[in-house]
Amino acid sequence: MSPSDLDLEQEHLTGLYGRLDELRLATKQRLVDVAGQTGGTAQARSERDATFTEYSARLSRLDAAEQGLCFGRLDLEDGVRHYVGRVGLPAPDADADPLLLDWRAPAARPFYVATSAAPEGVHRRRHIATRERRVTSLDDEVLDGAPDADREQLAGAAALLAAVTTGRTGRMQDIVATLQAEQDRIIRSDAQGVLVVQGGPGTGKTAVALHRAAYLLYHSNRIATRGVLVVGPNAVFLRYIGQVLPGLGETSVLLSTVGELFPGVVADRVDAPATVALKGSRRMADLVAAAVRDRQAPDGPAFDVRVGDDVVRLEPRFWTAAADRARATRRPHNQARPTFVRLVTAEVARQLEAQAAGLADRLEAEAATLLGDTDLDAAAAADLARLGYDEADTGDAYGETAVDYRAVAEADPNVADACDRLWPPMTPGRLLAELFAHADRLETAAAGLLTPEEIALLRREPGRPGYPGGWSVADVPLLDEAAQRLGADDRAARAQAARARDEEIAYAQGVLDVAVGSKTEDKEVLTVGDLLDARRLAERHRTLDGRTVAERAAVDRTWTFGHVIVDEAQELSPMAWRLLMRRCPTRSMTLVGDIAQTSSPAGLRSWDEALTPYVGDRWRLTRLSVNYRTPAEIMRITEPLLATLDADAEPPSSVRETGEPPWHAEVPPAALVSRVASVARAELAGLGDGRLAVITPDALAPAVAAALPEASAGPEPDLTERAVVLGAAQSKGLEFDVVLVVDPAGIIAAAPRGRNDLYVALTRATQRLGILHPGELPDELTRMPAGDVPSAAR
Ligand SMILES: Nc1ncnc2c1ncn2[C@@H]1O[C@H](COP(=O)(O)OP(=O)(O)OP(=O)(O)O)[C@@H](O)[C@H]1O
Repeated sequence: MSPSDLDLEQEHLTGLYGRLDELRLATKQRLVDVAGQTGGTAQARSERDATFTEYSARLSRLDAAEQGLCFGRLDLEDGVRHYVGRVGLPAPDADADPLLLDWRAPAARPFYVATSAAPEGVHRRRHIATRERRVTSLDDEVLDGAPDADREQLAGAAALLAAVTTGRTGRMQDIVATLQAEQDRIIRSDAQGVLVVQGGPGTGKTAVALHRAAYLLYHSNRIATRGVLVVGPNAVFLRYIGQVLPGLGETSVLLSTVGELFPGVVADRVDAPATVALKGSRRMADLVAAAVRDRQAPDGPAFDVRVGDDVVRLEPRFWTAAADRARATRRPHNQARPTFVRLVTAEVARQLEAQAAGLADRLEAEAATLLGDTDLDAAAAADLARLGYDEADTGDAYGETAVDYRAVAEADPNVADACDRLWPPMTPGRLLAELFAHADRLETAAAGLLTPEEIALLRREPGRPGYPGGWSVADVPLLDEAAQRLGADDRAARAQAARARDEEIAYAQGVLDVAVGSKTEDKEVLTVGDLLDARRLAERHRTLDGRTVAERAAVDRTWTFGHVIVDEAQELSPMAWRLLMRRCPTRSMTLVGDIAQTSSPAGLRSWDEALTPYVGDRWRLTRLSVNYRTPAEIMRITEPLLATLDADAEPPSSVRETGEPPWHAEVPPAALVSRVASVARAELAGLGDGRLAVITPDALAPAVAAALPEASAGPEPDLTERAVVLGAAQSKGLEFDVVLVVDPAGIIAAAPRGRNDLYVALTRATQRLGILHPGELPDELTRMPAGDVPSAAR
């Protein structure tokens, strides 16, 4: 590449940054203008709010484009030239071609998919590497129609290899500059329906899923309005991928684990694997339904309710019938409850009235006996006439003062107690906590569904520390199921929202009073009080609260998303799928994963298993076949292990060799931990800027962490530290320059799907892998040569 080429590109890039700065400034100015506008019709206000949100999003996108603004150039055969970058930059002249194409625009597509064999009208593709606002290197490919066997599928091979070999940082980077054709096809595929992306380790599933989110948000208003939910396996993983979408300028994405999808619940309790598997099974939906049903008008003897001086009797046949009527509304438990309560209060009122009428009849009969056969009404009229009243003046005093028995019944605390006993208002937490804590409740609800051993797995003792606040990740889909069955008992939330609204209005009224009070005599000066009333001012405060779609969705269990992406989708249980399907009624979903890496005891063995109940066979499967992370030398030693996990699995082909085969060393058990620490230190000394992970069986991790205090460890290690110690399942989805796997046989033995965990652990390295084992290697690794064992391991 001649220096003049670099200079020319630098000049062009400087021009693009100049345009970026102009657009940022103009967008900021528009934001300030919109925020300053007040008054107008309701429609004008709502348009203004929409404009405010739109300009805020635009500004975020422009800000995010600062790093790596432009990374590519396409020279087309017809002489047209396009630059491709993170955002589109329109020319100042609206009729002119854009100065920079957004990577998601259709015209940018050939940058990713054109090959020598199928150039798609492209003569030359140029990758432009930049740092800050400087061009650092250029890499050209001339697509001349001549197939070039080996590297045929790789677009921009040099830029790609540079990207995959640079040191890791503990944070995933976007790959927008070097996306490959098979990845691009997935990213741009139709948003409708369920798309499953199956791919081995390192094939870019996570990267592709995140870029797809950005692509869909760019192209679909519907999706942008409802937001995208990205579900990942744990908080550490979400932090690892957390920068990718903001880096692409997208803020309408909620990243969450399944355990975080029930607002207000912190899932920090740990269940045993067998309990996780059971709680994930589809039968739990029936258990929750039965548990709700059991709380509605349960069997029991008739009982008396004291109402003032009276006593009424409630019979089981009455409340059973009332419950049937309430259930016939087909509403969830809490919403059917008012029907039940109305029937009970009506029955109480009926009995009270009957008792009172019985008393009145008795009194009347006694009076009649006293007065002989006199007509009481006629006698009363005669008495009134004697006192000078016209009969027309006299109302029906008895009717006006008649007791409203319904109101009496409704207001009586004992009647309310009886209703609570027969059809209690329920929260999901209370339902499940009481279900798991009471053997008799659990046994009744589980009859015909669970074995006694399974029931024992669910039992919790009441009063244990953390109970009933302690929920596990596996409990979250159950809570969600319960919430669905119970219906929101949102009276408290609504009352609180109403109070908050009143407070806002009172505050706004205060603002107005101050403004109006200080009004000058000058008729030309309008104060805020002239333009807004308190309610509108309060509403204005609310709509401009600046929350993104993701922030609003995060606190609302009933939010439905425009698109749902699930990473490591193989880990989700059938109950978790039910929860996610509720969040996505349109079934516009992208699921990425690898069945061979399933480690959860409740996880999937096939995609059909998860999807058939919701979409039948109407889902698309696509595969990724190239491993961008793990060097070929490492992938080769994992092949026998993969064959035991899935005999039909095709291992992905690695995009590169490092010339450095993995090594392994047997270490006396007593020396294992100290030897691991020595090897880790030796590796760190030669690692430069990169990252190292020590991956061990879960039980060994604390001892290794104690011997290597410079490493970050524990349930939520900081991946930006130079070294981390992880349990095998924790390493899912992550990657490091150097990985030391400790005691592979121990990893296999430690979990029901321990072989899958070992496969994950062995495929995390981008450069070097070493294995330290206290005994024999597991069978699947025995054919592995010892390799170049570092002296610290001997
Ligand atoms: N086209 C690409 N250009 C540059 N880097 C890429 C490309 N595709 C993937 N990578 C890199 O390869 C690595 C693996 O990608 P990613 O984590 O998305 O794979 P994965 O399929 O989710 O892996 P696993 O299932 O093992 O967790 C990442 O560092 C990613 O940035």
